[in-house]
Amino acid sequence: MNQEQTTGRSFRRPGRHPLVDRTERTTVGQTTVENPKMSCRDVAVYYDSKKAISNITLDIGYNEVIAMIGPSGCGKSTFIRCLNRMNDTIEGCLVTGQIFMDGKNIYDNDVDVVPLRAQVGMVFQKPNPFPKSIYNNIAYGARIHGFVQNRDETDELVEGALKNAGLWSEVKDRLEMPGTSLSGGQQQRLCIARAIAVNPEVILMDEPCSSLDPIATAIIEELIDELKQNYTIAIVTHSMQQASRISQRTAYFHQGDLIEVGSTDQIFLNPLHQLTEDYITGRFE
Ligand SMILES: Nc1ncnc2c1ncn2[C@@H]1O[C@H](COP(=O)(O)OP(=O)(O)OP(=O)(O)O)[C@@H](O)[C@H]1O
Repeated sequence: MNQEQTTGRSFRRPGRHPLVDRTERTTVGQTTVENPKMSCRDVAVYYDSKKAISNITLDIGYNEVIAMIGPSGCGKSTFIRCLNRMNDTIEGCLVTGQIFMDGKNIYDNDVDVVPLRAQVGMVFQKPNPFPKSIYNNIAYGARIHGFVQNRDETDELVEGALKNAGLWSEVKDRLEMPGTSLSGGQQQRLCIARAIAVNPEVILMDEPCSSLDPIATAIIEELIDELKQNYTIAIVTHSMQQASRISQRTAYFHQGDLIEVGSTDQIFLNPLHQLTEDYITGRFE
């Protein structure tokens, strides 16, 4: 008797697990990790009365790159904006559930969002340097957060952040030029340097390469690979190739639900849920 006859379920291919039904929206895969940097429990977000994401339970491990993928409008950006309370800035937006960082709920009343947003930095889809010099793009936040007291300390911090973002050699002779005078890819690395300068532990990236050409994209991807040694990174991407190149874990979202989480290899080679398989095989975008 073969496996199909014993279980009464149909298998797609010999040796493959049966896929979870399309209609089942409970998250499948490994949502928890042994030593989480951040832990989300039953997170839901409403824009006025409209629920955008629901029941998201997911751990993000120390020094991992986790990719958020899924069709347009499925809630990827909404979810990562919960991780540093950026949604608080949107009128009518309500976040429910719990999000812990190192065991502390970042939605507790006693949490100050200003240092939180330095600890959990964010890089956006379009590079958005301040209308300031390259130097002051980096120095500004560090001064506000009190990380530097004098010019020597500031010089050192600016150089360190630009080196960590792989930009120093390209800009060291023009630090007083406007940040906006750089190319798109350089501007995005400047924004990454700006996030690094305020000593983050987690960096959120919302489609950071979507406005960049393939060469600038490859440079940012290499940078992300280096940054994961020191930071935890959650990245939203529309590119499955990018997710598979840079992330260790992948979370697949669909219509506001977290459908599946797993190692990136498993998600792309052996998904458990029918909806994940439909997406990665291009059945819908
Ligand atoms: N500021 C907002 N006000 C009202 N609704 C919003 C707002 N931001 C997002 N939404 C809605 O929430 C849902 C999820 O949107 P979100 O931008 O998080 O999805 P996404 O997966 O990141 O999409 P995309 O890949 O297109 O960027 C969508 O229905 C969207 O219209």
